[in-house]
Amino acid sequence: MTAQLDTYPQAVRDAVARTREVVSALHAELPRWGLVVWTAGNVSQRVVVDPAAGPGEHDLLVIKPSGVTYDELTPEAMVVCDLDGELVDGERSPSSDTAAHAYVYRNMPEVGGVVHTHSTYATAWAARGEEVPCVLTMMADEFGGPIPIGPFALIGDDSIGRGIVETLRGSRSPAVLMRNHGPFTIGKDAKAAVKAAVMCEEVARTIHVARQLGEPLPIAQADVDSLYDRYQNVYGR
Ligand SMILES: O=C(CO)[C@@H](O)[C@@H](O)COP(=O)(O)O
Repeated sequence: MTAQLDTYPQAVRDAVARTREVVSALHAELPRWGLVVWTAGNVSQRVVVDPAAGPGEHDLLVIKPSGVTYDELTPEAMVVCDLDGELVDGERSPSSDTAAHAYVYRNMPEVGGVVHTHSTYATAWAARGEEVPCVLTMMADEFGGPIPIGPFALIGDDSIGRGIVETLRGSRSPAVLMRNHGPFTIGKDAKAAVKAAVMCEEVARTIHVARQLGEPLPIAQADVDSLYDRYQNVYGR
């Protein structure tokens, strides 16, 4: 039996309200950065039930309602689910990718935000099943190496989520290109995952253009490591 939101402590309900505001606002970034057409993308954020205890199996997630265009999204329209993807609060059905988002949260406690788009260049790399090589300093900064390819998986059960986790566990990348489908990104929160989606599309496009002019040059692994360490630990501090 899925507990309804009004059975949760007030502190959780307050955290859900804040998360609805964040997730609703971040959905506007998807069309803003040219990452989606129509409704073909979604953002979620983990709602930690007990911040003092950190992420847990009783956490909730907030995600967009399925099939709703971005100009119609409001905080109130956001849907709340448990980490099994079961509806806890919401007038509409949750995103069709909720199972994938929930699987990531269950299996990667360090992840606080998940994004899925069908952005053109990243999805073109996914269609070909080829990882995006780390040939730009911006890639070393944000991805710490190539953007990996995840397995082909049908929507509707844990298959996509399992493919995301199995691929990203072995990579520094916050983005994975699910073969024949498109990018999924993760982050410490939804904003970080949206940034990863924006940067994933940017480097996929740039490297595609570079490939039209010739073979891009590799970056030595030691330099990739140095760039990644600086960007992740120094940049913007
Ligand atoms: O990729 C797919 C469907 O194949 C979904 O991500 C996309 O249509 C968005 O669906 P939702 O509107 O989030 O349910």
